Amino acid sequence: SFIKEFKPIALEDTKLFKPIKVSDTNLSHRVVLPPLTRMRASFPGNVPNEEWAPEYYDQRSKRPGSMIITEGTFISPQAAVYDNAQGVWSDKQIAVWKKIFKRVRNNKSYIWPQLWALGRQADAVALKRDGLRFDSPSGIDFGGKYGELYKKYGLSQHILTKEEIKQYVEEFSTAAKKIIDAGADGIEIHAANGFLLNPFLDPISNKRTNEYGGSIENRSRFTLEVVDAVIAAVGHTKVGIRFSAFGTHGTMSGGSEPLIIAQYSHVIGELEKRAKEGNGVVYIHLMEPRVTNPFLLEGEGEYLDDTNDFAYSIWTGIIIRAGNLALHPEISRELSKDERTLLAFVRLYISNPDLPDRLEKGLPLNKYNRETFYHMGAEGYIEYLRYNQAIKIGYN
Ligand SMILES: COC(=O)/C=C(\C#N)c1ccccc1
Repeated sequence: SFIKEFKPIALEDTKLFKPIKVSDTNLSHRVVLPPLTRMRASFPGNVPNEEWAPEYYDQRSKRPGSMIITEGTFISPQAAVYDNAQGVWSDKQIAVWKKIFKRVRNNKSYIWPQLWALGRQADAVALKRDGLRFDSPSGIDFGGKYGELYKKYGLSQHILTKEEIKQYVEEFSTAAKKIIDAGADGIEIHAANGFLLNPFLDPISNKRTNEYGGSIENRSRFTLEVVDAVIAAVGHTKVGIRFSAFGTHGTMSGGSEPLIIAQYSHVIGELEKRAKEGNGVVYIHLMEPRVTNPFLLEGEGEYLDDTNDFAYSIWTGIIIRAGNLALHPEISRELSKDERTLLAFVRLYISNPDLPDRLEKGLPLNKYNRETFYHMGAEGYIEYLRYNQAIKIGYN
């Protein structure tokens, strides 16, 4: 059914529906499908779901010139400590990715896999079962539901050595090369939401005193080494990166850390330096402060004391902004006034495969069901209806 209490506003007159060139891709609109985990990959093997994933991405890239960023995709077995999220290191995985890319390319749309490594957020059961490392910058105890589970399984964090950090850098660049060679239009480095790179950026979790911690520059090093290695592997025109400066998911500081804007300004400044030398990433992708944790319900735990505006005075390239926007068309209207801003919509793109058309025309939106966000089934993944299909079966 449609969301009753939401009154859509047509955004067709905004820049959101003006074409824009993003690196080698020609987008016909600026509504982006951002990375979101769906937990439909098969285990063991972390293989993308051959039956449903190609259909899922085909449905959401039907409008020619759309930009799709995929579900988080693991760079290696050590990075992949969620059973049902997909990876990109094996031939079996690549074979399914090629099927996905083919469907998106047939729609004349573009697809950017998001490269992911879990670090501190690895699943306790899988860590224990597979004897994988529980990787972190400094082994700082952190509470929350994860903290209790790790204690229960007697898991203690492993403080990454310089060699292991270099290994991760290598895995990011190898994964990027593989997935680009398989036909992706680009890749997004995941440096957000409390996963591997994020705890290195954040003073709350990074207490190292060697070159990877102890200062704003040193906390940025791991992330920038990954950026440089991936650019060296696939070229700067195929690389984006995602940050959640104000996010608290994974027990990150969020806006309560006075240094957080300085920290991200430094990293983004370093990216701008590379761009000025003709070797910069294509875009930076920022989670809006209002969504501090992707698991919270709309409006819950909102952080409204800061904005991502700081990034605009540092980074002169494309900026993608994501975070509870579809139900706030007035905010989307405002943000889309900027020449180089793309807007990403997560939950409503899950339940509205034709979301760009709906936002453009101000059409009612299909409700989503949270219960099937991360569950192994076609339901909640490829069974949501396009507008005309919904009307035909009597949605109102
Ligand atoms: C893929 O990028 C993410 O940030 C994924 C998650 C977050 N936050 C996520 C979603 C569902 C289950 C576990 C992690």
